[in-house]
Amino acid sequence: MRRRRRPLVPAEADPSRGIELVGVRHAYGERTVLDGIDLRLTEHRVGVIGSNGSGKSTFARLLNGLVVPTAGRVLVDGLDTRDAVREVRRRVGFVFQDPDAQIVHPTVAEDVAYGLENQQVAPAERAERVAEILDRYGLAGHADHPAHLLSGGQKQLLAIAGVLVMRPARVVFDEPTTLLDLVNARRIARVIAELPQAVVAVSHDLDLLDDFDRVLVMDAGRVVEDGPAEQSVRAYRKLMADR
Ligand SMILES: Nc1ncnc2c1ncn2[C@@H]1O[C@H](COP(=O)(O)OP(=O)(O)OP(=O)(O)O)[C@@H](O)[C@H]1O
Repeated sequence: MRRRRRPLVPAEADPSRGIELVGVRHAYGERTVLDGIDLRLTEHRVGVIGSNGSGKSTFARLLNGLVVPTAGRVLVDGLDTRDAVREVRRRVGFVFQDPDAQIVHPTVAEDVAYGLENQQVAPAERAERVAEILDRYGLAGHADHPAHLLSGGQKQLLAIAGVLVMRPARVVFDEPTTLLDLVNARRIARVIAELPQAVVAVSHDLDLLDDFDRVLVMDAGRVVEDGPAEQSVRAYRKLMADR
């Protein structure tokens, strides 16, 4: 009898499942940096805090398949990041801490258009979507300028625009305000607060996470607190004070 193969992608993804991490462990070589992670993320805004090296970036990267777990599974709307990475990346945008890591094209407009070209969006629609998003983030007047000449705050907005133009249902931010001054950090915080998309944000900037629905505290590769922002920030401060 022929054995049925497990389908690579379920016939239909189920957004109500959110992002699930099931028995996740991750190691770089011999070194385990995340272990025992079992979570389901369905809230609109989830924050992740923790000390340097506790595994936050690795955790964030698991959520859109930039990193595939050494053991266990990460499922986005039921899609396994191991099997369905293209589909997962369409659903989960990722904004890096350093926008220079994300900005690859000479001009602002070309940079934002890049993802849409990859998705083979027709030129007329592409132009419309790029113009609309540049306008939304105050970058319309810079469309033909070299991206590398933008200020740090504008570069972060450009990186966010480049992700949002692809209309992902969820966006992961890895320390989106770390490199910014206070004014720009607040501006990015407002942008994140107003997003209709589900957000997961890793941050050392506790103000950014103030009104998040759920905040995870990571320590030595494990989630040691998981609750409303106020409770988790209190637990994190205590953890750090005891060191
Ligand atoms: N590509 C890699 N190869 C080897 N080790 C890595 C790699 N990326 C991260 N690590 C190590 O894994 C551990 C967790 O790193 P990670 O960047 O996930 O932590 P983090 O909590 O985001 O830290 P930070 O707050 O300093 O950004 C660290 O000890 C780090 O040195």
